[in-house]
Amino acid sequence: MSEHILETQNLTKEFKGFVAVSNVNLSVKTGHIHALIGPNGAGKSTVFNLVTRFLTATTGKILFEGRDITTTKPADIARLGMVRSFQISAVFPHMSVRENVRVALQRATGSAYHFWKSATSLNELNARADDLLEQVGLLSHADALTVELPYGRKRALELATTLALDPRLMLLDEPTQGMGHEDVGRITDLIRKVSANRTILMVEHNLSVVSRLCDRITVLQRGAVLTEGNYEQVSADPQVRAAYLGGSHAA
Ligand SMILES: Nc1ncnc2c1ncn2[C@@H]1O[C@H](COP(=O)(O)OP(=O)(O)OP(=O)(O)O)[C@@H](O)[C@H]1O
Repeated sequence: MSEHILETQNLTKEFKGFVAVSNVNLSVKTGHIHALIGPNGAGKSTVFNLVTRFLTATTGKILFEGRDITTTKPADIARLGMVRSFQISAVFPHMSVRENVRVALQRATGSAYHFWKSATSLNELNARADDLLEQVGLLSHADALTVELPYGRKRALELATTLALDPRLMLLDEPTQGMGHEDVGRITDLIRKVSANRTILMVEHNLSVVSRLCDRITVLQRGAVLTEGNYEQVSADPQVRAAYLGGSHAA
């Protein structure tokens, strides 16, 4: 097993001459929950889009478990074990909660539809779906229509559909965005729970969530790494305080 599941080397992205991400060297340690933070416009989303290959780097390299994925297609990256949740893994509103997880599981196996037609495999699929729903606390909502779920529960379902792909590295894009206090607490606990035996890289504005969950934090500012460390270290760093006070975001 690689010590670092994900590494970027001098990752740079320019948009028509504007450098949004500049020479970012990121090392995400296997088994860690790692956060990318920084004021608005710091380049967090761009880094996320680069490593999941929704954007192509202008220069630099991306390594997943030591393997160069700089030019690998997003779907192939998911197949390798790096899966992005939330903003991408949309759920189908008019399917039941269980059906959504089943679809994700079917997608994960990549099997033809016919494979699932046998009674044994269908039962197995249902059992696995229910197991995932149990993990995210949604088993009692399995038959509900997804559109009827409250917001926080929908996000929990998205987490279940991501877990269906059994990623070794899970990327969470602002998992608590738009949530009330109670849901933030619930999803934070959930992330901790599902982080067992996997690595998580998350962009998160809520610093109390970051402080509760993350082993390591990379702070970005104006497209570059400002500093890195654990929560205590980065929160005590005067440069970080200045970046947040100077930025438009007061997270
Ligand atoms: N497609 C694009 N074309 C041009 N500029 C872009 C593009 N995407 C991002 N940028 C610019 O790159 C910089 C970094 O943006 P990015 O969205 O990565 O920051 P962020 O840290 O995720 O910000 P936020 O916290 O507001 O989501 C910003 O100045 C943004 O305007």
